[in-house]
Amino acid sequence: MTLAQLIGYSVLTFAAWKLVRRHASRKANALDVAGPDKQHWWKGNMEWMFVDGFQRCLDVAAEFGGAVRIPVLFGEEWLYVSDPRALHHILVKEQHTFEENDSFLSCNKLIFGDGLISTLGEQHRRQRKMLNPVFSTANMRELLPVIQTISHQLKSILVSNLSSRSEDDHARCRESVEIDVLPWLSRSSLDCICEGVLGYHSAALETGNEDEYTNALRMLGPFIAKTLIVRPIIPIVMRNCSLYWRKKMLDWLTISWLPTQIMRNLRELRQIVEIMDSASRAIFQEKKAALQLQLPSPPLSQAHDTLGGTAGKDMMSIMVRANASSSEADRLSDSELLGQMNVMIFAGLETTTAAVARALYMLAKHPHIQEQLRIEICGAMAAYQVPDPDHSHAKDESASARLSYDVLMNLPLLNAVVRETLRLYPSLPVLTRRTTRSASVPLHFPVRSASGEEIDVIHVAKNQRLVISILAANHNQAVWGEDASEWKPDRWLKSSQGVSPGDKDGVKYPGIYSSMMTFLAGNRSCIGFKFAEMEIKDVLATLLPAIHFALPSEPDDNGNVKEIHWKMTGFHIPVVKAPAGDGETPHLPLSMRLVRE
Ligand code: HEM
Repeated sequence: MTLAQLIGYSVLTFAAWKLVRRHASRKANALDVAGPDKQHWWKGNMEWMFVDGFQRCLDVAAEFGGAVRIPVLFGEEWLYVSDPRALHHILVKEQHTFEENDSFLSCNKLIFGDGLISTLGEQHRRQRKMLNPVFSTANMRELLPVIQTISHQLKSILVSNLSSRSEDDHARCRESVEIDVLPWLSRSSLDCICEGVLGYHSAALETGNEDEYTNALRMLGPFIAKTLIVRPIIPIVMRNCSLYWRKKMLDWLTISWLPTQIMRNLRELRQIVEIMDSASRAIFQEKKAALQLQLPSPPLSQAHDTLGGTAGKDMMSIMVRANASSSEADRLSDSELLGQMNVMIFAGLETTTAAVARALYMLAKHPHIQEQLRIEICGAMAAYQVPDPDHSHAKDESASARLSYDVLMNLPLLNAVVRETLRLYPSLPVLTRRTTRSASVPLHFPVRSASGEEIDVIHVAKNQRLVISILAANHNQAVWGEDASEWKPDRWLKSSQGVSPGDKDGVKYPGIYSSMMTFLAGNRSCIGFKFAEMEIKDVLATLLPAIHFALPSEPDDNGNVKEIHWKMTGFHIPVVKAPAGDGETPHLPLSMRLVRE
């Protein structure tokens, strides 16, 4: 036998042995809980549920309950969870037993460095301790004027788009114009997060364009999604190869003459990460230098000074200052602070864009509620409008029409519309976790075992994958009522009459935001939820008094009316259905006209 044959046989024997072991371990650790039949012999139900599977994700939970066995790739099974007690156990009580996956953490570390979404255990706890106060209500109050300036710019752009197409004022009020709002909402979110979180004046709305850095930030999410296929090998490489070999492998993988699409995507992602990294470093150095010079925080009115767009009131500046004055034991390293910058942008950009887009779409679909909301906002503007003495944030004629933080955050119908939209259409519908040891998951609502018995606890082996279904939890009829899947903002208005939505005889979800799971629960819940809520509310409060939104109704040149479909591909993305659209490209065409005085 030649050496080559010997190596070949050894490799085959090893692979066969691994397969047999894997099969035996899967059998021994099979999930004893009911679930849907397998849809494909090797893909299982992966595509069936998680590629544009909004309705399936709900149907499966409605049919099998709050814990369901889902067959996925190559015979693996995942536990799909939406039961309230199970989610409390997984996310709050036993969080260290149910952690983020290796591949998620390793990829995040490569892309973002040592930010919150790349760390575990004590390091993650230390980072949260430092960062939680940065997102306090007091800091949000300080930031609102920055967000308001951006919302006003967005409004001015949309209004001028409407005006430029009509001859006179009278016609302007009558005529509806169809505009794809998605690119504008995306730029507005980008500006909000760059200015509010980084103190970086991105000016994506102002210029209608993006510089290299902001373009990289916007493209990051889509390119991460396009390269998900290489994710499973990253932890193996990170564990087994030195930094030198990791770099070498990356150089080989992204070599310019490799022609496949996945290689092109990897090359693009590498470039995006390099641009993001060097720009973030420059911004970070500026903030540190400002701190060392002990520059006082000038008033917000002096925007866009040396400290960046928010005059040192941005989250990063606050973070750098808080870190410098904290004890040695709590202090974060420069690489940890830098990691947070990139993470915030990634975590806050597409999530908030999707939420604002969905809220506008729902209001377009429900003109009656849109009108009631407009009346509420205009009434508050008339009663509580805060003067903007120096008009420093003014970029349009109505820049002084601003509400204070407390008024904006407490408008009942605005609150109800935002909550109901975030509940029904969570920007991140499903997340995954993995067990670090064998464990039990208790249930509030019993389910059926694989053999049909009623069970209220499920045993899971070490390394079991779980899917946290935020979507199914937020639609659970046993908790939210029979109309759980209907968009009814007024369910939130009843809370003033002692009815708490999402609390059925004391059974509720552990979510940090009105007991819905949209921003998750526990130590890894969304740190930026107050920022997101403020931004969504401010955009709506600024646009609605000026612009009326409706669904497209005019046929195009081929006689087709645009019908919008929300595709669930990790995020919810609006696309235009065929034949009027391609069903793929993100678009949100809405018919708009100026509000009649
Ligand atoms: C509607 C908007 C948003 C939604 C629905 C949302 C939702 C979520 C969810 C579900 C998680 C948990 C992810 C996981 O465990 O894998 C999360 C984490 C996170 N979010 Fe948000 N988010 C939003 C906006 C924002 C904004 C505006 C920021 C920053 C300014 C932000 C920063 C973060 C960070 C840093 C984490 C990681 C927290 C940790 O691991 O400790 N998010 N978000």
